[in-house]
Amino acid sequence: MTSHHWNPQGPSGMPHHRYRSAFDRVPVAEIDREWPRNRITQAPLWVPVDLRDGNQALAEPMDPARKRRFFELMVSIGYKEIEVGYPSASQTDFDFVRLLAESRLVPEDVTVVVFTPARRDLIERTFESIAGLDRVVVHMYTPTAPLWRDAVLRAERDELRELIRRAGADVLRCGADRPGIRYEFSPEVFNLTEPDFALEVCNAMIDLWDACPERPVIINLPATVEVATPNVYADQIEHASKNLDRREDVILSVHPHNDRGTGVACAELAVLAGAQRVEGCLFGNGERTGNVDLVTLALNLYSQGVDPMIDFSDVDAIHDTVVHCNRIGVHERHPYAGEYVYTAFSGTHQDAIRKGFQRHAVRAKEAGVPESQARWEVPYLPIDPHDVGRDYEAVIRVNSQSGKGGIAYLMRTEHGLELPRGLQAEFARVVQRHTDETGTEVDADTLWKLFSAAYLEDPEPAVELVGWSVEHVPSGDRLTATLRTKDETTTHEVTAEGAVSALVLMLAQHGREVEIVNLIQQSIEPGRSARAATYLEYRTNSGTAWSVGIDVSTTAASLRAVLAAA
Ligand SMILES: CC(=O)SCCNC(=O)CCNC(=O)[C@H](O)C(C)(C)COP(=O)(O)OP(=O)(O)OC[C@H]1O[C@@H](n2cnc3c(N)ncnc32)[C@H](O)[C@@H]1OP(=O)(O)O
Ligand SMILES: CC(C)C(=O)C(=O)O
Ligand SMILES: [Mg+2]
Repeated sequence: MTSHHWNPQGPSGMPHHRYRSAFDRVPVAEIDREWPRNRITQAPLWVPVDLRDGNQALAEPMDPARKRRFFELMVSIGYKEIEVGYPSASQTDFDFVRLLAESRLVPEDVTVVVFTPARRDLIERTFESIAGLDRVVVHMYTPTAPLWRDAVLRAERDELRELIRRAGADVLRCGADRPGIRYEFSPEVFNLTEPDFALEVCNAMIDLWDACPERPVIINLPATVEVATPNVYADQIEHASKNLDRREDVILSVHPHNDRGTGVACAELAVLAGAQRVEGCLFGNGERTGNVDLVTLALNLYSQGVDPMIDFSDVDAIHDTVVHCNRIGVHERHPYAGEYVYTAFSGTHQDAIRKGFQRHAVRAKEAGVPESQARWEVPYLPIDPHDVGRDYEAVIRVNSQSGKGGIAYLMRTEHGLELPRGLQAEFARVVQRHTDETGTEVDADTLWKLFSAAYLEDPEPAVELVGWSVEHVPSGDRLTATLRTKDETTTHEVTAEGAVSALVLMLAQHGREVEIVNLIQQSIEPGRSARAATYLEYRTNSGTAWSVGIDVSTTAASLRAVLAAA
């Protein structure tokens, strides 16, 4: 790339010459690609591999109780094909498959998948584990990419072709007379395998296992290690989809990992390119940077109006179970499920979200549908947090980046107060001072403390209203009030056009002038102890300021606001 005056970046000094482009590592077949024009209109078959690929990547693999809990979770939210382990790898994996076989944990419409390398003893052990299970996919894999052939298997193509054929035949022999068993083959690191060789070994399995409508064969094409931009994987998948034999009787599956952080993109583009089945893990656990995240994939579809066919309506419960089983956390920014993903701290975002909620409520009313059913269009929130069981209350949080909108939102949702616009701006300055000083987030309680200190009656007031009554008389309202100051307690009677004006006159007689500019009364929603709030804007030497009164009655709230101003 030529350098430009607007781009002053220089060489990093890192030894980038040690690496090669994916295009120099694997031939990518030329295709007349169709995937960029396609759309995803239905969910693929999701196959969680947490209990195998996810589990093999854990420092502490799941114990039987964790495996069981994870399995039950996956069944309960709607997965129908679940990879449950690598039974020849460990006694724990073997025993878990036996538990499934000997219990009623596998519903009639769920198929379990067991994973095996292409070695006779391990294949036989795998079949031993599934005795008694009615619906099973036996998933066999071998490395096929040149580096793996060379470094790991030390086998040429011919040798490997023969190894695969022999192992495929072993699988077939062990599965004979078991009509509920289907077969899956994975050429490991498909994305770094020469396309002609990948097709050759896959087609050999399709033929050997006799793919047919009653017993389709699953061909799973893993991006075991991501090495290229997702469009390259999509091309590879489309090429395979168009060149696999008996395509109608093949279920084309993908298994992206996430080494470049583009596992989700790889899976989505692969589905555009013809993949019908996606293997991955919940929240993206798995080897190194993980397997593709099935939660993000499903909810990405949901956000486009496509039913993910998996129930994520309580994403926090799913999150908690997965974190418990894996003993690995989920990042605060993780799409759809992280702690912060439905939260805005920044002022303009909060303002937009608050207005968006209001607009949503109005539109739902106009359409005559509940808000939970109305079309979702709220700025900055791709989906309604409520749909995945998250609270609106957590949507807006306040720190030094926040503006009046977010603060007003919290005052309404947490404390029931609809602050007038002028008061919002003034209170935001109070909060800003606090957040600038402390550098911390302000929770609802602190917000209330700041608000009370700034606007409600002083707990040790100079003038206190210890008792009052109002009587309506022909010339207005007669206020009888007992006022207490530091020095004396006196009772007065003043008639004016209203109780508020009467109290203002009374205070003036005590040398405390309050000039009211604006007075706004608000009834507070049911369920709160106080039912009325009065917001009072009054004149000061330097402009205007606000005070607030809150009480069970409107008159009491207004009198309190006047006293707070005084
Ligand atoms: C991309 C993936 O995720 S693949 C799945 C990886 N998962 C795991 O490895 C977890 C479970 N694995 C295990 O517990 C063990 O590796 C076992 C039980 C399967 C095998 O253990 P061991 O017999 O001790 O073999 P080990 O793990 O040391 O080495 C692997 C051997 O299998 C060979 N091999 C690797 N993959 C395959 C395969 N798909 N099919 C046949 N042989 C294979 C290797 O070349 C190596 O052979 P060598 O010993 O002749 O050099
Ligand atoms: C599907 C298997 C072989 C796998 O986990 C991978 O290649 O990543
Ligand atoms: Mg994998």
